[in-house]
Amino acid sequence: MAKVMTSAINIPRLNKASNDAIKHSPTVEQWPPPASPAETPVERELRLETEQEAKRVSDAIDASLQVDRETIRSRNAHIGAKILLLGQAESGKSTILKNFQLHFCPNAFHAEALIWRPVIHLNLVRSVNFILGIVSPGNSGGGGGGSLWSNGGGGYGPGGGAGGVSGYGARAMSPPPWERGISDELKRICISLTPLKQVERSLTARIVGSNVTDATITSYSYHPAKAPEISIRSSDHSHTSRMYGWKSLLRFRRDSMSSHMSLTGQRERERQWEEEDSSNRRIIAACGKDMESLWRNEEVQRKLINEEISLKEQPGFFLEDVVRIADEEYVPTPDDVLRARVSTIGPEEHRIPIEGNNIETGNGREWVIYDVGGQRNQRAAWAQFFDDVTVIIFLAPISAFNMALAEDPSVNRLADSLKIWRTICANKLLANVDLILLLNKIDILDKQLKKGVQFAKYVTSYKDRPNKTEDVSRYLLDMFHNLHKQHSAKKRKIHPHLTCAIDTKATGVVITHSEYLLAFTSRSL
Ligand SMILES: Nc1nc2c(ncn2[C@@H]2O[C@H](COP(=O)(O)OP(=O)(O)OP(=O)(O)O)[C@@H](O)[C@H]2O)c(=O)[nH]1
Ligand SMILES: [Mg+2]
Repeated sequence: MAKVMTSAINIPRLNKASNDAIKHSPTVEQWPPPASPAETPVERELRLETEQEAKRVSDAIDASLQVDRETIRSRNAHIGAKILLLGQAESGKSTILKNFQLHFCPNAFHAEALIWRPVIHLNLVRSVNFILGIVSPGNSGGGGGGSLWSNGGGGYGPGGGAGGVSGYGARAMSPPPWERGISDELKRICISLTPLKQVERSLTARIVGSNVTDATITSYSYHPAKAPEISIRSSDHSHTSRMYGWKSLLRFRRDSMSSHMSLTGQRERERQWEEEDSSNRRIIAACGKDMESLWRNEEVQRKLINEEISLKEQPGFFLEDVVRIADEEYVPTPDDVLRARVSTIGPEEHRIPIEGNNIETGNGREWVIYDVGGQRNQRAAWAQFFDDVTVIIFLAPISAFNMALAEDPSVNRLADSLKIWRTICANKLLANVDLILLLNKIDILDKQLKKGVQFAKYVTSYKDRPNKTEDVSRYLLDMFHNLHKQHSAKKRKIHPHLTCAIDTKATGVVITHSEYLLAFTSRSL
């Protein structure tokens, strides 16, 4: 008798315990039951009735198992089925990928948590160095060009251009913060946090690679009014790198960096990294209290409000948890990993094996997910996946209605998302592909609207409709729906969700939906 499998999708099935009970019942094991040698007519009739009933039950079980087998077969058909994540930069593609990894490979995800520590530390110290930059009055109003902390080409100050990792702190055009009109306490904090500039340089070299090119620097430049950006170049632009977990992502980078080195040289580099890592962690731990004091400082908060900088809503913001994260023995939680920000450069193929040791948990199966960079200069690489993909998960960060693209300040991010969506819908190669549409960052949209940011000011067609999350998201959903209807190469249903990709529970629905589509779409059968 076939085994009954568990399944994440909602299909009718027998539960394993009851099936095992049936399997081990004497009626089933000794079928048909032997006739008694001295059977009376009444006993015979009773036996026949029993046999008939048992056969009826057995047939029903077999029919049910047949349904299960079919379902399992169709589910297994997603081996080879591929998911492509699309959307502009910072839309949440890599975050959705992390959700898939956490869902299907929780053990590996937890085991690799430490890999994310330098990234989270870098996110943290960049936020701190950003604040140290804006505390300097020379930054106000006109950008970071003349700031102590700027790199001459823009800097961390609001209104300035893109800030690279190198150079800031090097050219003082104006006196440092502690020589200006700030309190003695803030001066003390600023001075005590100066070692974090070196930590940032060291972590960036470790994560981005010491062979940082101009192209890479551009890619981790960031919008001046936001927290800084970092990126990992996964491979040569023209190729897709294959990843089995994040560990391999970092290992790949290291390998490519050190391919020209001898084995001894690579070991020496590793040893240096480990030493630097310990030293960075010690410095971060020593600065923990002052980082917290900086963040809670009233002068700092006032300055941020005056400059209209909302750091809290920026990707990779960890200052609220600074005490926990600065601890020398800090191990990132899954939530931290989901909130960590690294921009993707170059397409990546991620194979996510489904953990488990027997067929019931899907041993041997894997998800193939393509994650791509969303910046404009990355989008040409998307098309190579179009003729080979089963499901596209398209992410539109709907909180970005009042933001411009980092790579082109003249383009509104919502308009950009709508434009990409229209192009994807209209693409003939994708006519048979299932589209899951995620209107993402609903949590930030909600906060913005509650803060009083008027949606209609940026999307004038919204007119005088209520400035509420529910109404705004419904309106946006209609916009995306209509574009699909007008431009889709073929009539099809789209599968929309309002999401907060850093909320693992809520994102579970999207994963189940993807499973369902991969199991039941005609393409994957
Ligand atoms: N608050 C909030 N943050 C989110 C949400 N989705 C993603 N983020 C954060 O936004 C940042 C950017 O997300 P990513 O997944 O790196 O964006 P991406 O689309 O992969 O960006 P590129 O790789 O540059 O194309 C990360 O720090 C995430 O933690 C969300 O729904 N709510
Ligand atoms: Mg990404």
